[in-house]
Amino acid sequence: MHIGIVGLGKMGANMRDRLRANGITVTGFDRNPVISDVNGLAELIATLPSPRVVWVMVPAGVVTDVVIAELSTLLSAGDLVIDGGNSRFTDDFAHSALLATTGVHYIDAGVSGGVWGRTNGFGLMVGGSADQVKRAMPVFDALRPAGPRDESFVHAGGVGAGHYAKMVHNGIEYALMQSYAEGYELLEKRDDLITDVPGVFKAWQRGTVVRSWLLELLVRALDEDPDLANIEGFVEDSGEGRWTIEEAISNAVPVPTISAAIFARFVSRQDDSPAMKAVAALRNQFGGHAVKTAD
Ligand SMILES: O=C(CO)[C@H](O)[C@H](O)COP(=O)(O)O
Repeated sequence: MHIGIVGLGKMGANMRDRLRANGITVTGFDRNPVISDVNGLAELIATLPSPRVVWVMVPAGVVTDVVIAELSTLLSAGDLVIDGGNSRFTDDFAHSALLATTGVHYIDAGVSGGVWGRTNGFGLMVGGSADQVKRAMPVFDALRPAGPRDESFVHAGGVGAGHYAKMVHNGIEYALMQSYAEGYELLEKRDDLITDVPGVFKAWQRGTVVRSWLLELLVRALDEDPDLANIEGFVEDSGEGRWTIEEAISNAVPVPTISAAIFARFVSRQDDSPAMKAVAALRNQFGGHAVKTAD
């Protein structure tokens, strides 16, 4: 099988390597000519055998919109586009509808595994029609870890279901990370009592109820920098957590833990919270409680 990949960033380049290592021929296109196999999207499409399969691995939102729009002018009836980026599931409906106008098929694929996926394999959750998912199965099998398919791959439903599942996956990811992080702060706070914080996390890796890959990654981070002295407490987000909460609100599903995790990220970006200034001012107004004044 020979497929095209559009976007050879951290994820796309690793996927190209893993696919090639597992017997799939891959031609990759990236705007960066140093890493691209071809000079443009049109050349990529011309290189692929018909009916073509093109895996899109570019940032969600406008960049994906532009790539899908361009592909819709270059591809023909019977070709297949797989969006493996972290697109919002609602974008899948528009992308599949646009491609369908020229008879091009569409699958959305949530991909998990990060930069480790090249060697460990990627977890996959896909949405689309059964016949197109079957057609792309050699690609999915090459990307996922060895072992039972249903432990690393799911055909979650129709178009949008793959990215919906990935959105929920990332919401869970936010909450798990936040939970380990709060435990880290509690342990670290009592340095009069706990003398080996990295050692506590290390010892939780085998046999405990809270063992996990995220915990192992925290152990790795603490091995590299035991006090996290070289990292600022500032955390970005790329959208999946916000969409999770928006979806929860739309469906009246309570997600207090995931919500707290994303709001903790927002707090991390503030030097001096206007809201907490207001709370301090109010305590001062009604109770005469002291406020800490700006220098
Ligand atoms: O999908 C991922 C992991 O599963 C990506 O690493 C994603 O960027 C994580 O989300 P955020 O950037 O919002 O923390």
